[in-house]
Amino acid sequence: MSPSKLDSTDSFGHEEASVSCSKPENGCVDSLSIFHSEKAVEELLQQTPVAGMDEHLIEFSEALRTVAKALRRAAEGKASAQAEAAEWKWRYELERTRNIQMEQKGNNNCEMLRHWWIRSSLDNAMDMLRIMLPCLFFWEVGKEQNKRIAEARMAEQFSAEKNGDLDCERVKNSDNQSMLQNESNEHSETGCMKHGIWSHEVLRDRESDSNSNADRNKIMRKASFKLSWWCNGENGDQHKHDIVSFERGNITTAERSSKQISLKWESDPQTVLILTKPNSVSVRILCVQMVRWLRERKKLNVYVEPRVKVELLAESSNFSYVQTWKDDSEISHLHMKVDLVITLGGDGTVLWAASMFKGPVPPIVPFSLDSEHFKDCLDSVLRGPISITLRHRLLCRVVRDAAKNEYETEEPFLVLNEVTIDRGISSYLTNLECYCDNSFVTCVQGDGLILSTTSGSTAYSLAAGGSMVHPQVPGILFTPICPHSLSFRPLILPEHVTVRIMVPFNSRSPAWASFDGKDRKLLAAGDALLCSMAPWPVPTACQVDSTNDFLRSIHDGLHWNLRKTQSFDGPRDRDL
Ligand SMILES: NC(=O)c1ccc[n+]([C@@H]2O[C@H](COP(=O)([O-])OP(=O)(O)OC[C@H]3O[C@@H](n4cnc5c(N)ncnc54)[C@H](O)[C@@H]3O)[C@@H](O)[C@H]2O)c1
Ligand SMILES: Nc1ncnc2c1ncn2[C@@H]1O[C@H](COP(=O)(O)OP(=O)(O)OP(=O)(O)O)[C@@H](O)[C@H]1O
Repeated sequence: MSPSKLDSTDSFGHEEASVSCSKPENGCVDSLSIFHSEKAVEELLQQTPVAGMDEHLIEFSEALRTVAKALRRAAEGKASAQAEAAEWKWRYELERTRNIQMEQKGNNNCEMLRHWWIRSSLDNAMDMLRIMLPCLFFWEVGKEQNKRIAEARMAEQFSAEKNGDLDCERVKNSDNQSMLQNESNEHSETGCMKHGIWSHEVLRDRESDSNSNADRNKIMRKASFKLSWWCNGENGDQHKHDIVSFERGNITTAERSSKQISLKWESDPQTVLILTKPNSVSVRILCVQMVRWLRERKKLNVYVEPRVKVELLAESSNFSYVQTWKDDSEISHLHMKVDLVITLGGDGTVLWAASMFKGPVPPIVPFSLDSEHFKDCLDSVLRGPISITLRHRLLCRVVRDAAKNEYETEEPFLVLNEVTIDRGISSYLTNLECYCDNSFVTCVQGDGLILSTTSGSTAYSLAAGGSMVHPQVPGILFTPICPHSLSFRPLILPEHVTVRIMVPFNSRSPAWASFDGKDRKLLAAGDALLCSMAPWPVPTACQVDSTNDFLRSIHDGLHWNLRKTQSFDGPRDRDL
């Protein structure tokens, strides 16, 4: 019953009049009035027994409503106090971590490397260091130079303003100067970081040094290539940095976000890794044809998974030249040997391929099964240049409640699609506290949350109501799964943030994290998942270019906005 209905019942006058006449104005109760009162009550009871009860019910329900309101306010207060407390706890932890970091300054990089890289072999870490150190050096030098240029420019502007004449030409000249200096910085980064993107080093196969086998004794060289940004449909050989101009307070940018990237081989690719979807006859047939062609016509080294090598040998003993690995630990060296990865299967096979590379990923050429023209296609890929999409991955780390700081994590996961934190087999709502950098975002109460890349935006996130995003838009999608709330819309966060998802201590059940739909990890109360953009994207070869491929995949793969075309006949505007 609505309050307005209760009010209208109240306004019925008859009963009120008969009750009020039983009370004389002076307050004395005589026998006549008692008689009248009794009579009135009798009449009241006989005539409208429910109306009297209604009054009490109304009073009672109003009292209940007041109590309910008070309870709700108390619950809301408690929830916001909990959120505030959680935020303070997080800040406190962050501060504590910073202090520990300050104390252990110098040890952290080693700590990180210990967790991430020196797992498989010292060799691997040395290779990484060899690549990283000069870049860090140039990065620091570049930063310092830019800072000095900016300071000089500010001082110049300040003195010009003070003199009352802002000399635009001079500012422009200093802009040009800084650009020139930036360019010369770039050119000085020989062999390491050209145009802001890594070019592959030519690497020696270390195994061949120790192996006496004649075949393996030869030096395997990785093909080197250069990446450049296409400019207005033309292949501009240089990537121009975005220029932000602050002249006269107007901010203008000459160029925005990433353009179509082109890969040009600087030396011929020599080694190809083929990964195939298991248990598919058509894939197996295509694999046999492709391996033969790559070896016999293109004279390439071919690697396959151990399972596939067994299948190939069952087909013919001629396939003994095909290489594989015995031990999974050898997979961590693959990126140093392989120039190109070919996947035979669907999206899941590309995810599988990406998951094999815990660091840098060689260019991937995905082949669906209807690829009759694989020879033409591979010919043009091997010749180059090819358009590629750099698909960003997320780096996910589980930090246990018992961990001393957030660098003390289990083995991190790299995901190409998404990390999902859900309720697993629990029938309770998941309760997840979400932070973006240091800011509290929200509490997810529902089936869970998806943190997706833009490549993954067309997968699980899409099914949960997230937007589809072009894979070259850098960002992290924050998509709830069945939130029990009317107002929880999905978000897209910028790519530079770290998202922290924590299972609160008062959660009724643990949560489960899964990575590209695999590797489930239990998150108990107090545990957290940290997620940020990984430094190693997955370069995938385009059939046409990033935009064309993206639009075709959502049209053909997902039937996006498929609707019967409206017929020509029928009413028109001019008839109105
Ligand atoms: N409700 C859902 O839509 C749902 C549920 C669970 C997992 N998934 C997705 O499945 C992925 C794992 O794929 P799998 O092949 O190993 O499992 P799978 O064999 O169960 O296939 C899942 C399907 O998702 C498609 N898919 C995967 N990545 C895609 C992408 N980026 N864009 C468009 N479609 C994509 C695949 O083509 C396949 O048809 C997970 O990363 C997750 O995104 C989706
Ligand atoms: N080389 C591999 N080894 C083990 N598992 C693999 C391999 N390649 C693919 N898979 C797994 O096989 C499953 C299916 O792969 P994929 O998505 O390629 O096939 P699909 O579902 O038939 O393709 P589509 O994307 O057209 O639906 C995925 O879960 C994937 O992880």
